[in-house]
Amino acid sequence: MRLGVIADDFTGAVDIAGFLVAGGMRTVMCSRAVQTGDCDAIVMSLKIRSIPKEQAVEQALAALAFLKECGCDRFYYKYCSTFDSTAEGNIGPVSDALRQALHCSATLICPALPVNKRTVFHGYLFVNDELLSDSPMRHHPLNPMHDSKLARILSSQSPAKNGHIYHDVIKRGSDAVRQAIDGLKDEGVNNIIVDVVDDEDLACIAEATQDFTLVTGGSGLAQGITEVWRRTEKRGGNEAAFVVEKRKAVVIAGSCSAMMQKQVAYYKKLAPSLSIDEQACLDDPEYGKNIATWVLDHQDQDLAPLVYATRSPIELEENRKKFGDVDVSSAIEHLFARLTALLAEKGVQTFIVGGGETSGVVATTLGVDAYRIGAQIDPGVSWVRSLDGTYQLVLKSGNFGSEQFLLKAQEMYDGNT
Ligand SMILES: Nc1ncnc2c1ncn2[C@@H]1O[C@H](COP(=O)(O)OP(=O)(O)OP(=O)(O)O)[C@@H](O)[C@H]1O
Ligand SMILES: O=C(O)[C@@H](O)C(=O)CO
Repeated sequence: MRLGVIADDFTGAVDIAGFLVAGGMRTVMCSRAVQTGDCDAIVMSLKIRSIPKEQAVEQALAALAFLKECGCDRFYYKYCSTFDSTAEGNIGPVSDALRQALHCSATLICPALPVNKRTVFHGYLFVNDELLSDSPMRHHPLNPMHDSKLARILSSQSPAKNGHIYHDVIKRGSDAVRQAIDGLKDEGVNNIIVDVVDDEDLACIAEATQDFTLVTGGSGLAQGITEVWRRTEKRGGNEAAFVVEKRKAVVIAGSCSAMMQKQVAYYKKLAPSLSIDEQACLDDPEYGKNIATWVLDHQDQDLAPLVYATRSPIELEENRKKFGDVDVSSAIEHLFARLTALLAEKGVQTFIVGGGETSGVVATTLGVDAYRIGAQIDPGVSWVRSLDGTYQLVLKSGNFGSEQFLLKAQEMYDGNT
């Protein structure tokens, strides 16, 4: 088997690539068609989570064509473990398009990632001990999640037929799951939504769906898939592909997620930090340059300087009132793109980034389009390095990692674990 993954954002791509590597698969991650060489899995990192659905479908199909050319024969559409999407969102349409292109009547819908406390029960998605729609995800600036029932979210996005396999069946093992899948396929179900409360459930589901050409989900299922793969291919583990070096560095926090807020608050006590000014992002053409100068002036410290746009829900609400319809999020993304370009010009080679969209902006600006996967910092976040070795990056999903994450990442320089 050669696995081809289509990830809907950069941090999601890093997330799943880290689990594939930890599971023993030699994995290359890329954001355009490149020579991947010999490997067991290719992760194509796109930026299609929050763009118009026609464009998302087109890019996903192009990625599928590339992965097929590379000899992949199983496919995995990776989206967010918190199912980030809106009623006009892309998870349904992209799943449908991939399913149709691969001539599959049905696929799995499996966002769960139990190690990071994303679980599914009776078709409802939970984050920690709360329903998704009660969790801080309800305040997300781009994809506020107001519903937790996966079938309902999918129905608002696509006409595909949804069905469930609940936890009582999963608990009975892979034969029972296989039987349930056959039943749902006979009923014409296209999206099989699976309950998952722990890693054992993922292993059971992966076992039962070995013959699925297409699966979809968060990165959790990758753990199950690699477990089955190691057994069938009789393969062992894998070493991290490189050692992270201490170089000129910056931390860029563009996420307002609950965990990012804690990480920023913790890190601010340890390292120089600068909060960006939204108004200046909108109307000061020199702003990027000024911030770049500040970052370069703070390279003499042990820890990298932090530039952050991270705000609490109350501050975001105040901003909404203050700026009305003006697209502040895009202005911030433009600022981070400019800052990245200026810093790279001045020899900054280590970028530690928080937020999926923000990571996409940084990686695209640096022109990095193929990566090796290094050591895992926390579940779902690994160090990555451009194939040519120039840039060392952390592309962190907003909500991932422990409170000390930004420090912990830098404590791993020179092979320390
Ligand atoms: N102070 C702010 N005001 C308005 N928008 C902001 C502010 N800070 C960040 N944003 C925007 O919010 C969006 C955050 O998206 P991003 O994907 O980077 O983080 P995230 O959604 O928390 O991460 P993930 O998708 O990995 O969970 C970006 O477009 C960013 O520019
Ligand atoms: O699945 C997740 O939660 C993350 O990998 C993600 O998608 C980051 O944007």
